Amino acid sequence: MAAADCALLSVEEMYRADSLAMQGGVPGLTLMEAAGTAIARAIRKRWRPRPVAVLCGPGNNGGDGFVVGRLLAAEGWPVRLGLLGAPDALKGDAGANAARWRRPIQPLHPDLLAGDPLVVDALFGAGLARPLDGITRTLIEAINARDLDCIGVDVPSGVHGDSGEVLGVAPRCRLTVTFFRTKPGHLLLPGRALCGELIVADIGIPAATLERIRPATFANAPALWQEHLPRPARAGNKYHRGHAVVVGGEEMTGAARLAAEAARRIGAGLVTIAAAPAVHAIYAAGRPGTIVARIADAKALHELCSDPRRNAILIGPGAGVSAQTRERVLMLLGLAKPCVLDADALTVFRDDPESLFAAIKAPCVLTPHEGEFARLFADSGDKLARDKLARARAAAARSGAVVLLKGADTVIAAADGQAAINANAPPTLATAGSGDVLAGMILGLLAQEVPAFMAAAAAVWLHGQAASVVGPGLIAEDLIDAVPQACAELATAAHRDGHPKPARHRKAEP
Ligand SMILES: NC(=O)C1=CN([C@@H]2O[C@H](COP(=O)(O)OP(=O)(O)OC[C@H]3O[C@@H](n4cnc5c(N)ncnc54)[C@H](O)[C@@H]3O)[C@@H](O)[C@H]2O)[C@@H](O)CC1
Ligand SMILES: Nc1ncnc2c1ncn2[C@@H]1O[C@H](COP(=O)(O)OP(=O)(O)O)[C@@H](O)[C@H]1O
Ligand SMILES: [K+]
Repeated sequence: MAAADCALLSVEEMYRADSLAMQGGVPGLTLMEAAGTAIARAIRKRWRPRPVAVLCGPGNNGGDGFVVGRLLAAEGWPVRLGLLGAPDALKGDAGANAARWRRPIQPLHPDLLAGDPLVVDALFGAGLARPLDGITRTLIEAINARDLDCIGVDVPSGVHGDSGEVLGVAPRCRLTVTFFRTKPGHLLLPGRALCGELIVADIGIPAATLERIRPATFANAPALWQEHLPRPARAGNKYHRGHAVVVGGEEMTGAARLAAEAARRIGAGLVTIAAAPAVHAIYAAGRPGTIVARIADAKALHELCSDPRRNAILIGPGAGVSAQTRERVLMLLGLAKPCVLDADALTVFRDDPESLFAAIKAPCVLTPHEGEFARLFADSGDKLARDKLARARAAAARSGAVVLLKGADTVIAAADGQAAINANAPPTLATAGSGDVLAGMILGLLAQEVPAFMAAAAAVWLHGQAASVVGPGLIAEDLIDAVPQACAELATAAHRDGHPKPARHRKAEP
């Protein structure tokens, strides 16, 4: 699997892919036939013949619906078909497929759902332009209220392909069949939850069209970052694997300990917690493999982190919302080393985020949850309010950092426009300290010289994988212990997919 296989296409990019394929000689009618065929096949594989209601919209999504109806009816399935608008208003390929449908075309009406049929939702796909209302809304509300088996054509109608947001209303589908490549709206919430099972059907659009489109959005999968992951050199020593520093807080000492241990588990050669004298004993009583340095003041912290062997820094978990944290963040950013800023290190800039952004010169990963994001990027614009991908991208461009906007659909965005959407995180991750573990995992990868965007994306995926390894009952500490198995599964997956991890060695330390 290559990165192009996990590319996600925006609605606009998908239209480009369609038109490039057509310019390349694949007729639109052939694409539509392939789309309808893939949907009919997916339905036949999952359901026995039963009454079907195909709900068609006025565009090509509706055209796909006519193909599905024709193919299922030809095999003896009882198919009722309803259309929004007049049949003679259908244009192009949709019009051609309506003409091939020899049975009655009914106007959209709740009676189409009588007897609880299987529903094919071919109302709107990529062309969705405004919130659903009127009869389409009524029908979709009935599908949801009666929990009918519904199949989304391309997307559940009402879900925006770019953002996953629901315009008005959208059906809860059992299955969604999309074409050529996944769209961001299939992975972002609430869209993802409405898709049910997602199938990506090959409809004959050549993969080479992606070379022209150059998509910058990806599903967060190993193919995206695997080649950037480190592998311990056979004759390497611990300094070859980086030396990470976690700035320890004085109140919430658990956070830095979780982060430090996670950084070690993911392969950092050494990890030091910088601890104030008052709390040194607490840190020193933690796991013995973590180094604890006594740091009396800012000058001592500066000295510790200036050491060229110490090559990646995390500040924020348990740091405290204080002037001291703010000053330390700015001082550490001044060292121009790869940094992770989490939690309090973000909140302390709520009154003056520009001063933070101005200080970011080296690779830096900001890891806000929605609350912290709102504090730093409050003015990223109302129009982006519900579009998580666009918000994370705008924040990355504005700050110059990699922005990792957390949640069940974490988005990782880089200042150059690259972005990844993560979908492997189970909800058991919503537990205190799991964010600290994630910050430590990113830190550990930065210390091993993984580029910031790749480090953030890989850590998010491995964090989700580790949570799945643990299963129910997860607490943050368990995640750390599950990192080795998550990494081992990654290596197995790589081998299976024919991409053994290439060795990538850090240059030797002094
Ligand atoms: N272009 C192609 O080559 C292919 C397109 N395919 C299908 O074509 C779809 C895109 O087709 P279209 O671009 O025609 O778009 P749609 O079929 O999604 O919808 C466009 C039509 O719906 C109207 N509309 C949008 N929002 C509305 C609302 N809320 N209420 C009422 N009317 C509304 C628009 O004015 C327009 O008439 C894809 O989702 C996919 O299902 C597939 O057949 C594969 C090939
Ligand atoms: N419902 C959810 N499903 C999947 N992952 C989640 C969910 N809620 C939170 N997470 C993940 O759990 C972590 C929580 O981090 P954070 O909010 O910083 O909490 P804490 O500071 O307590 O560690 C993040 O990685 C986030 O993406
Ligand atoms: K649809």
